[in-house]
Amino acid sequence: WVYKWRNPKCRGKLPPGSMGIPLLGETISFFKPYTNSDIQPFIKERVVKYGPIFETSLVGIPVIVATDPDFSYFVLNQEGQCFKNWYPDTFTEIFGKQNLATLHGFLYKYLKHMILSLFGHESRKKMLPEIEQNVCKKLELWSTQNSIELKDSTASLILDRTTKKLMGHSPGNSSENLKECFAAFIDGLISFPINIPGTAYHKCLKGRERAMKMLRDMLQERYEKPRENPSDFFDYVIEELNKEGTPLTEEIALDLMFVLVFASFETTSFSLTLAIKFLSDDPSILKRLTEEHEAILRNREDADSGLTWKEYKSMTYTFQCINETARLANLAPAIFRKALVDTQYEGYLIPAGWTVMVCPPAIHLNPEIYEDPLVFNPSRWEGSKYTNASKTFMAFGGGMRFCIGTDFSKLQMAVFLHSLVTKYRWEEISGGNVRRSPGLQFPNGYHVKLKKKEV
Ligand code: HEM
Repeated sequence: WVYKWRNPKCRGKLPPGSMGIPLLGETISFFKPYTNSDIQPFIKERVVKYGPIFETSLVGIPVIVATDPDFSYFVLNQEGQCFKNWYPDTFTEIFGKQNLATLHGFLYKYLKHMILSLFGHESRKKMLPEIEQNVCKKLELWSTQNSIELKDSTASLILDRTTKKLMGHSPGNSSENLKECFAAFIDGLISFPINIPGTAYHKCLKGRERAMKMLRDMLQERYEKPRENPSDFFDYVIEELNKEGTPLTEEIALDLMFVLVFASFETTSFSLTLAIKFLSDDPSILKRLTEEHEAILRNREDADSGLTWKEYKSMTYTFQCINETARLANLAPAIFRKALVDTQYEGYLIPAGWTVMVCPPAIHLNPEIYEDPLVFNPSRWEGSKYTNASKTFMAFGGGMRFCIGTDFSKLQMAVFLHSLVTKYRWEEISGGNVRRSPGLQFPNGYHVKLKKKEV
């Protein structure tokens, strides 16, 4: 049995590697925390030992790990052909059995269309003034406090915006309650899946239960009290549910809401916090970024008028900073796919049914691709055409499943940075150190004191 575990049956040559010990495989080493932004030691050691494509076993599942840009790109771009989007059962437990990631075909396209109507180009354009007003208000408030914890504070700010978009109101207390349900979510999402009290995974599941109850109650309330002028996602969902022959069900809509709330506030707040940490660490980069934003104000007729879409689009250096942050943040330490058919790649066989784990950090932090990969250097993106998805940049995924929220997240980050660097300076108080297991965390938060700039 042990021999069979270690030498899985295969109609060709499997990539080298080790399946670890029976049942557990190499799970424990995979989840071992580390405290820097380099490639995860688990991956780094195995790439040295076996090469860029290797086999392993995680949580009882045989996995082929992809750390090479060509193979990773190939896998992400074969959606529905050789590979399909797939996540472990633990993900499905957390995000719901009918969440977007587990859906395929017609229903997937239908939901994607729904999301694009929420966060697409026209919608983002309309949201810009509101996002700016919200950010200004919050920054003003934070500057009156002795210190703020950036990750939490930016998460609340973003959650308010998303809940407004989805549920139509600035929910105040309910937004705070919803945030609590998602607390420590990234922690539990890619964690050892043991569902007993005290574990990160258990907290994650409890959070989901509470969040889903809140969302369900809110949807029910809207059913009972429909609004005269439908304008938010709940109205849209109810309209769709009432259509004859609709593929949408209440459960699918709620799972979708849950994914969107999670995806929008956890990811962007982590990125923003890390970006501000990088700016604090390198005053020359902060200076160049500030100059870009001060020039926007100088070139305006009325310095107090709000940001325009054209101004937003002109923030070249800001976008370079955002991309560089995404490269180093590696918020998605792994992207999972399942092989649909036996697939040959460079002499190896990827057996049908096996999981392929694409590791974007291994590409983003490869010194052969990015010189001095651990250095925050936004200028490396100067003139780069491939800033969303390419063989060497997959912070937002790639292929058909490319992140739908990328531009929404970039908009929120750019507007935040604009208001921050033009009106405020900040002092670090404490924290800012990272921990990864392998999802990013700030174990001690990142506390700063904001001060208004003198004019
Ligand atoms: C820094 C911010 C973000 C990062 C790094 C990020 C990263 C990613 C990645 C890597 C994927 C691909 C997953 C896969 O291929 O399996 C993805 C998919 C997705 N993201 Fe994001 N994301 C971010 C922000 C957002 C936001 C703000 C939203 C929502 C408004 C969002 C919604 C989604 C959705 C719905 C998918 C699934 C797409 C599909 O299956 O077709 N993301 N994201």
